[in-house]
Amino acid sequence: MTDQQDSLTDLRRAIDGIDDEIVARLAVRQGLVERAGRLKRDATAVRAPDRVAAVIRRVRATAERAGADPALVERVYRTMITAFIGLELTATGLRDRPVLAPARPENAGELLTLQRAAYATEARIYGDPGLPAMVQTLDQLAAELATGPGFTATVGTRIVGAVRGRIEGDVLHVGRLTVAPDRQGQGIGTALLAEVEAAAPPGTTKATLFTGHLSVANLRLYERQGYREERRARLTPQVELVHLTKSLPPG
Ligand SMILES: C=C(O[C@@H]1C=C(C(=O)O)C=C[C@H]1O)C(=O)O
Repeated sequence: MTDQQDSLTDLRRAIDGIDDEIVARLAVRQGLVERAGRLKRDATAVRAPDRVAAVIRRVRATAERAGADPALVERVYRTMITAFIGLELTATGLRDRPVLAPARPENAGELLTLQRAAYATEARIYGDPGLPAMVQTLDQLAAELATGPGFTATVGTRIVGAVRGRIEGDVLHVGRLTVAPDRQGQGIGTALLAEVEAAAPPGTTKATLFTGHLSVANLRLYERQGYREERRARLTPQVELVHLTKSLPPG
């Protein structure tokens, strides 16, 4: 018993020594990861799944040569890299910064949910739960997605904003600019609008969009982005649509 305890003590002392070495090397690794983070612009770049896969392949091969269990080494590394990614996301402030990307057909369901949530505010303003965006079906939304440039703003795995565009001749029709209620007022709508405008093909001379006359936050955003009222049209006795346009730079 005493013998066993003594040898366990010795083994643990040896393990402690190795841990000191590992932690010292982790400190150096942390410095390098933080420097890598400063070179990145969004959360996707921080996560760099291709690089993670390459690191895992490399350390598995290294483990094989060193006589360590590759599966164990992979588990340790995946846990460690997840922790480093967390550190990098916090250090860079990129954790909550939305990532803009082209909308994909498989986003349709989540976009419909987002749209219903975002337009609920509008429905309340106008006292009308039957606004077109509130009663649109999944099929209609999916069809609309296929007709022009659309973008999503994503934080982690959650879509927090979206916009859809449709090109008709030299005009970009911007529609369904939506931001999740808890993420409104953070510049996401502005970023999405700029993204869809930039995606218009060369030769597109103007962008046009509309909103209800009581949607002052929307009107303010559009005016700040250079849109000017062109005309108004009555939609229902309660709602007047304000159509706004903006010239797009040639290119
Ligand atoms: C350090 C980087 O950032 C992240 C952290 C990694 C790591 O800890 O090895 C690998 C890829 C990224 O997920 C990198 O991109 O190289």
